[in-house]
Amino acid sequence: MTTRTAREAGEAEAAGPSTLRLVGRLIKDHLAQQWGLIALAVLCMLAVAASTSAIAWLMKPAVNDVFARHDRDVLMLIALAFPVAFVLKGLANYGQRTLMNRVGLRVVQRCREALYDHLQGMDIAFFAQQQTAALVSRFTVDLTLLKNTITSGIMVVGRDAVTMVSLVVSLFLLDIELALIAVTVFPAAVLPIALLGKRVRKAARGMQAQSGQLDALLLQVFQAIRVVKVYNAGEHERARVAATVDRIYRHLMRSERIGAAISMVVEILSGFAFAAVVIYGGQRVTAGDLDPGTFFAFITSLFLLYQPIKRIGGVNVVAQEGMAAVERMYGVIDTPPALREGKDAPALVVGGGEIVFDDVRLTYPTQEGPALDGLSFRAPAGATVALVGRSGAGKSTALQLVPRFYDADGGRVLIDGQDVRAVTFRSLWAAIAMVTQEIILFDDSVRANIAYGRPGASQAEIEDAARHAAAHDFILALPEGYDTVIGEQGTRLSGGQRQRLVIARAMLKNAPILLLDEATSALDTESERHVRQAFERLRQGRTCIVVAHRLSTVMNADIIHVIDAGRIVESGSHAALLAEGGLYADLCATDLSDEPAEDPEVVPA
Ligand SMILES: Nc1ncnc2c1ncn2[C@@H]1O[C@H](COP(=O)(O)OP(=O)(O)OP(=O)(O)O)[C@@H](O)[C@H]1O
Repeated sequence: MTTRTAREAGEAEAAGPSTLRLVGRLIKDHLAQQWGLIALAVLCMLAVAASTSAIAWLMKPAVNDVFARHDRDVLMLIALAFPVAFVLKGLANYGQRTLMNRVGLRVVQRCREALYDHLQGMDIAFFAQQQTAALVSRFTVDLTLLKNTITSGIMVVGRDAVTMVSLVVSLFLLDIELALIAVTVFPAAVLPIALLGKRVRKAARGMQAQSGQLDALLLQVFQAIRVVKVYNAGEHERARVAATVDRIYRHLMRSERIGAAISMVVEILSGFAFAAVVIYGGQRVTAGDLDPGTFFAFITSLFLLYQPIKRIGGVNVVAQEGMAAVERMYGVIDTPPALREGKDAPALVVGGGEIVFDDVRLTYPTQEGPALDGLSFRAPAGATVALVGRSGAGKSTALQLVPRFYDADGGRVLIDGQDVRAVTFRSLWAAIAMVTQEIILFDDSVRANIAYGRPGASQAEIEDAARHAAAHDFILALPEGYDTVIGEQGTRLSGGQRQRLVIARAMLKNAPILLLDEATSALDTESERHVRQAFERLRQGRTCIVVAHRLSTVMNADIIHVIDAGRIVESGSHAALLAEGGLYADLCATDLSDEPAEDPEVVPA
């Protein structure tokens, strides 16, 4: 955990691609399609800018004509013009805000979909290296930040930048000398804003990486809560969570401090600009060089200018956070899946479903030695082949090569003569039903869990599959029968019931090839009998490779292969292998329970 955290933090610190490149890519991928909405929003922004400048301009006749010359007609006109300007500003603000929100939310929606599509297509090796919760946080924490950037960031920058330009133009139109004084002070504020931006991005990257860590940690602790409690590891886990929470706090605080610093810089500089304008402008008014109306209109413009500049400075923080999120999103999207379907790959054509392993070799990147080292065997159509061997011998790895969860480094896996690497994933997976060692169920109804095997299956078909899996009776006894929701990973069911549901799902799929990684979890005799019968029925009429841990399973196999260190060391029927007195005989002494026979703890008396 510590090394991982350090690595992730290191990744977070690493400098990413430039903001311009990221923005350009985001625009091309997700913003360009919405140019209509954006154009409308820009129109509204222009209206906000125009009405804001108009409000400042109204100060001129208000002072010169109403206060100095007591002109009642102008007073009435101004009295009318002010509400008109404010109503226009209010409406335009409403328009640009809703439009930009729509754009922002759509972009986030599109990003989430693109990220999901990409992740779903990634291979098993990728998921084996990632923390699930950290991946989930890309969708939640990261993309929420992106939404903030687009909805508030672009909106503020768009509206305020246009307003700022229009007010600066007003300043120059009102009085060039005063305008020059005012605008020489403000550009000085841009420099610290730009410099601090980089640090905000770095803090945001760190915060997002740590949020992913926190999600991963919490998920792990809550899932393992029984172990945490009984091992009295509460304090230990609390310390780990607290350390991550503290790192997030530090990153967030850094961003906040920078945001506050930017605001402070703008504030101080504005003070200097105001002072300079008041001193110089005031002198000109008293000397009769400048009329008071222009002076007041100028000061009002400057006041109105101060807010947008401050907001633009502050928005840099939000923008940098969003950019860090986009950077992390593209980091995932740009990682291509290691296993890909060939271009124009044909669909697998299944006849009997014969499976051949031909000199298959595989070394996991993280392991020293090979997991499979020249594995060759044949599972004839409709036959059951059992793979047995010690723990870590490579049995599960062999099974994973059939649905192409991994690709062999050498050799081939063939189904009815077709290399699994040459056909489409869809057709390959359609031909295979798999029951894994780890029972995977969804927090949904019993019916939905079984129907996963064949979407659109009728109630009669679902019940039929359940009957064959010896599950129908216990399902009917559940509080709401087939509608009972079974909890995360089926926690509201017993181990045997969970297994039978998984078998029913595979039964409903009715695929010609069955891959069975027999669960080692101990079931009581009655439960095991039910599960065994269900497995037997499931095997009928299919080519089956079963990783067997129990003698009762291998007895029914057509042939048994004993695997050791990634290769077959013995093959034959149960009786023949037993008579050989080799590894199989050793394994049988412990009912194929995977432990080396010499282990004194498991050798039967
Ligand atoms: N995803 C993985 N990444 C790296 N190494 C792996 C991975 N999966 C398995 N291994 C390694 O490959 C070897 C074979 O593992 P495999 O799971 O195939 O054994 P097995 O015979 O099925 O064992 P068991 O009966 O205990 O499940 C082991 O040394 C294991 O540590």
